[in-house]
Amino acid sequence: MHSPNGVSIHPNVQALTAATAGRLITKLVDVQSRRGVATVVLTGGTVGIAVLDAVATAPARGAVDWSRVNFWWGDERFLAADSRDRNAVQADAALLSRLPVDPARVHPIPASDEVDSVEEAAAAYARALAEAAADEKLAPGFESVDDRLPRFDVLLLGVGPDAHIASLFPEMAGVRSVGETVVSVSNAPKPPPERVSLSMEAINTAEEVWLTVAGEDKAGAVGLALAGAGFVQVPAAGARGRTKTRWLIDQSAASQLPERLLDPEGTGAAAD
Ligand SMILES: O=C(O)[C@H](O)[C@@H](O)[C@H](O)[C@H](O)COP(=O)(O)O
Repeated sequence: MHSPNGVSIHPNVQALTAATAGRLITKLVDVQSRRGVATVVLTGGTVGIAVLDAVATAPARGAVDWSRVNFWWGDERFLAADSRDRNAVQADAALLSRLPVDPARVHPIPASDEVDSVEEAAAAYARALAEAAADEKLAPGFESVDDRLPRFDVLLLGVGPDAHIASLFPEMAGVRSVGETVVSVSNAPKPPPERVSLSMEAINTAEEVWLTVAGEDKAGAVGLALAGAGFVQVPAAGARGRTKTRWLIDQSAASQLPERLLDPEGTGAAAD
């Protein structure tokens, strides 16, 4: 399935997070009106969490039936369940604790005080995904993309200055993994070193992948990813939604975009 890039450039990070929150609310309403339940995959990182905070305070948030949204994570830092550095703890503070979500639909990745090892956390998360996928298959008319994964309507990603996404870092084993839905990471260059991540293959089963990026230090990564670099060196280049890949970036992260993306006559122009 083809997956055109849409690049939207916002003047600053506040405008970026507000616009992304608005888009996410609209998307969830749209999916719920067609299918009843919507599924979103959350990311950690400053921009990802700022988007969640903007969703929780957006005037339109009440348009979503939050009790019918499934929440998964693209990656997690392998830390104690109450660590403030956990993506799930930050998402809870920014969004989940502020909206009437159904706790049974919230699927955090196991914490370091819940399982014995990061490998076990990855295996348990893969099992939870596969169980959700099996349940979903019972619904009439449901079409599965991958038997081991539920349908992801929107998968959010941040991008590091080294172009990592989720916990898939350049040149490391995780980004090269084949045939797995979830990978464990034990020597991540971004702390903490132990992490759990969806694999690239799993990320790319999402209907829509949205990469939210702000800041001058990310400009090189964004430029390389959109110029079509190889995903082992530039993991952000490998993330693709089945129907849409949206780059939602601020002006400073856009400063090294390939020229054709800035040209309104060009092939990939800054269109939606
Ligand atoms: O757990 C994490 O650290 C992430 O999920 C990671 O992939 C993050 O999204 C990027 O590093 C961007 O983070 P910033 O927006 O903070 O730069």
